Amino acid sequence: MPVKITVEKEEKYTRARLGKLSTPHGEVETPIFMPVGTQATVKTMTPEEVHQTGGRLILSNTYHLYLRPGHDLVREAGGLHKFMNWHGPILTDSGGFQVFSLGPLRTITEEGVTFRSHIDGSKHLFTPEKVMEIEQALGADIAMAFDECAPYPCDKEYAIAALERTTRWAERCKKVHNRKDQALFGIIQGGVFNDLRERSAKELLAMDFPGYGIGGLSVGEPKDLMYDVLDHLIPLMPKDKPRYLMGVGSPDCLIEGVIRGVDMFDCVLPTRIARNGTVFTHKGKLTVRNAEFARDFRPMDEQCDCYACQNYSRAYIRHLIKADEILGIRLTTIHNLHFIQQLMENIKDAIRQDRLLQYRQEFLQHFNLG
Ligand SMILES: Nc1ccc2nc(N)nc(O)c2c1
Ligand SMILES: [Zn+2]
Repeated sequence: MPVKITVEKEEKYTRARLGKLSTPHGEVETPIFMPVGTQATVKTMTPEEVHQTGGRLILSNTYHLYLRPGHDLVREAGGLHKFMNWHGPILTDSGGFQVFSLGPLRTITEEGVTFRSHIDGSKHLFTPEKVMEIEQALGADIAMAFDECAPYPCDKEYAIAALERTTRWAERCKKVHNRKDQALFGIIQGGVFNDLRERSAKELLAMDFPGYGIGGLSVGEPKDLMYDVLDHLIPLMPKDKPRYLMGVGSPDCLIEGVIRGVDMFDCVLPTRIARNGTVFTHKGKLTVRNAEFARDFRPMDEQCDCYACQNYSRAYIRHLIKADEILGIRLTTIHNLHFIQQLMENIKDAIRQDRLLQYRQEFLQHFNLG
């Protein structure tokens, strides 16, 4: 079994749990937040900096790496770990979401998805078999199955068709996946319809994957709707397998997801807003590039012990960003990754002390969601 979770403690008043996820590239604690490294790099960070900020398991994208530099090249380089010099665990998403978010540039048939490259407009076909070939060449510890992510909103018929195709494609992935040091995770779909979620879960649980992604969420639906889907879905999922809520999320969604029993998360938000000059602080978001910080010589977050907050002021980081100096967005990225990983550490502590609901209250009290 290349990947398995050991639940160490269940929180007394919620569905939250502390676990250890063992993989061929080491063991990590859960709940865990995965920094996104779409093109084999967590943007602006060296692997050492990703580790320093608390990153332990990172995500890369099949769609992007297939288009550039190509999975054959990465295989020749010795696989993704060697290519990007990251020696901890890696998870690759299957492209299910990426090709669907290409919108009109793609067509879906039973065989697979035909799409045009966002780089040069060239035409490509992703089938479950092709995606498995790519993910096995990249060599991540966890490979996600090729699924169809229904958009939000969508009518029930569309969600049913996408769920049924996702199940058939999961079967096809499983049939050709034979890399023994890589775990294939199924992805549960079903939109925001709890009866469809139950059906998708049942069909995929019957295939006995070592872990499961919860797809089709964080696609624009109201947060309360996402939480409602989780409230109904998670009790149907096995306790001894990892639950991975894909594409989530912001600090409040991470806390709410852990409370509902989620083990794994990934989201571009912390690194993406950092490149835009916006950082998370204990009081909420702060856009350090704004003029109000021109002569503000305090750290971005006065309660933060990250490298950026210990050594640089808002004024200096604003100056760098305004001058288009790369160090500026490196410092905001270091801070945001550290902030999110520190949040995960605090969540784990709260689970250990059976006080996760109190922690949610404390955190949301000063973290204004605005
Ligand atoms: N919100 C998301 C993010 C990533 C996804 N990846 C796959 N393969 N499928 C989904 O439904 C996703 C949803
Ligand atoms: Zn900081």
